[in-house]
Amino acid sequence: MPKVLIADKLSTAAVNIFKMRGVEVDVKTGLTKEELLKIVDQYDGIAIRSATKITKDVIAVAKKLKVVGRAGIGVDNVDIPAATAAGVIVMNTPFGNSITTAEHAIALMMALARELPAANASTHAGKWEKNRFMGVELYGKTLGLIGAGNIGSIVADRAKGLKMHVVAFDPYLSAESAEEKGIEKVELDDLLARADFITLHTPLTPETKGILSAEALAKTKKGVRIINCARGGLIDEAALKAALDSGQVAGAALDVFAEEPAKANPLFGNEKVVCTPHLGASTEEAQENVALQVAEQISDYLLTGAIVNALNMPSISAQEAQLVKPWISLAEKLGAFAGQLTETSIQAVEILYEGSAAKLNQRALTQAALAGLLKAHMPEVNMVNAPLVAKERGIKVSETRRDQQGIYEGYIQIKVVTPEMTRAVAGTVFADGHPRLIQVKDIKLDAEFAPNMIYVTNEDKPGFIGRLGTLLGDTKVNIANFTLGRSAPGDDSIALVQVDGEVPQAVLDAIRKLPLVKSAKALKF
Ligand SMILES: NC(=O)c1ccc[n+]([C@@H]2O[C@H](COP(=O)([O-])OP(=O)(O)OC[C@H]3O[C@@H](n4cnc5c(N)ncnc54)[C@H](O)[C@@H]3O)[C@@H](O)[C@H]2O)c1
Ligand SMILES: O=C(O)[C@H](O)COP(=O)(O)O
Repeated sequence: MPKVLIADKLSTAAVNIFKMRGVEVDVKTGLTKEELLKIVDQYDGIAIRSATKITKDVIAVAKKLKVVGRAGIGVDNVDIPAATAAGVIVMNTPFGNSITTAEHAIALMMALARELPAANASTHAGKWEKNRFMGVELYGKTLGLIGAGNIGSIVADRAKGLKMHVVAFDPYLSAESAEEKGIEKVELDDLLARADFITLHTPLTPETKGILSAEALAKTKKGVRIINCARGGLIDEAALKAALDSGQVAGAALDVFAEEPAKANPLFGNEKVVCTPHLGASTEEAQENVALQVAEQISDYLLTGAIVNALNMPSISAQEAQLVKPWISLAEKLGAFAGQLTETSIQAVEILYEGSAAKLNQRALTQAALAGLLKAHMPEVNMVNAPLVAKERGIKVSETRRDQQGIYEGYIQIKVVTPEMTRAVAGTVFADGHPRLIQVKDIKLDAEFAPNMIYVTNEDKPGFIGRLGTLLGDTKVNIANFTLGRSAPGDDSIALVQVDGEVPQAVLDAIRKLPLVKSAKALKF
């Protein structure tokens, strides 16, 4: 039974889902890094929010870990490259808290416009300072969105309901989509110059870090009000403090901070600043949504192989996972076969998907094929990081789909191009769900994959099979299966021998010395 750790405060809905699905679950929130490092190796999955940091060193000791599920959107607390390198899938729940967060942004905008927190505190203090608080209307004002994705778009929709004019800076927002949403797409400088309110809704990336810098703040309309419900690092906090002090910025409402938990911050204590402790996603509805989703997603992956909302793997539905599983195994084994026969650098990999194989999730199959291929010489490669490793090594990967042409309902062929040669191997999945090797170079054969095999190329002349069988018998290597193939009588031929147990080097050397043998290699699957 897979075991999952819930490391941040999640709705109890998550525990119930895990239990119902047959996943063992521990809830241990508020762990220090040292505490997490001590226990993380027990778990196949971890469910988190924004508090727990899944760093490189956590991943390094989490030997069983297969999936990190973020009950929420931002994954900047997860080292995705490290997870990818370790074959750990990172998932989030990209829509579960968007409405809630957009509503928080609108709430902060209103609080800022009418100084609600200060007025509330003053009233509670019995001061009745009716003349102290003079707000501004939202009606007719320009709202500048930096980032118009899921949350930004909902904010825009609500702001239009308040009769605001919405402009957005988002390089990835198409003109058509902007028009559909009733948003005016603008450049950043234009937005800074025109917006009465600016609200941030981008992820924190190297491009967006400090997008509201001192320089950007200097370009804003005097008296602008700023709302940040996205990520702390988007605003240069020291520059914002200076802009508030100079009156360039009339107010800021912040739910997120450069350092969290924010116990001390240069903006704290400033009455023009409204703060909430990263509450954007904190409603009963959103927390129920994200907890349910993340628990379902983690359970699905651990129990069925289905992948939803992963940031480092293509999606595969549960139904698809069932169908694609034996083909993934085939693709990986074909890759492993070709990889073990390849002793030089690889220039290109061409993968052909024919018939029923062409209708399956091609990205997953290609990732499996690449993983098998590269793992032969780089054991750290896995299905998740294989495309990246191939890219880093300059291996050109191409895929072709073709309708059924041959005798097999479906098959996969992997061609590996090296500076010396091009080697093609192909296989299929039989009705019993077992992958079969059906072609090596141009030679047709029919062989199952086994944990230990000997691959021999030889001249097709009488006497070879007997000598090989005798040698293996004499050296106590038990033959489980023996498959032969040749391009034409008397031509090049190959023998694939399934054996029980590892093949000793001395036996391989002896095979290589047999008459008619051109090469011999031990293969492992
Ligand atoms: N405060 C909270 O509790 C809370 C809750 C949920 C989400 N968030 C955060 O809100 C942010 C937005 O979430 P979302 O679901 O809308 O994400 P999203 O991916 O749907 O949208 C992000 C948008 O930012 C745009 N973008 C990317 N780089 C940009 C750049 N350099 N300049 C301008 N725009 C750029 C993208 O094109 C995209 O449209 C994330 O950082 C997320 O972590 C915070
Ligand atoms: O990215 C998110 O989903 C938000 O920042 C919410 O974070 P939380 O789950 O820690 O409240």
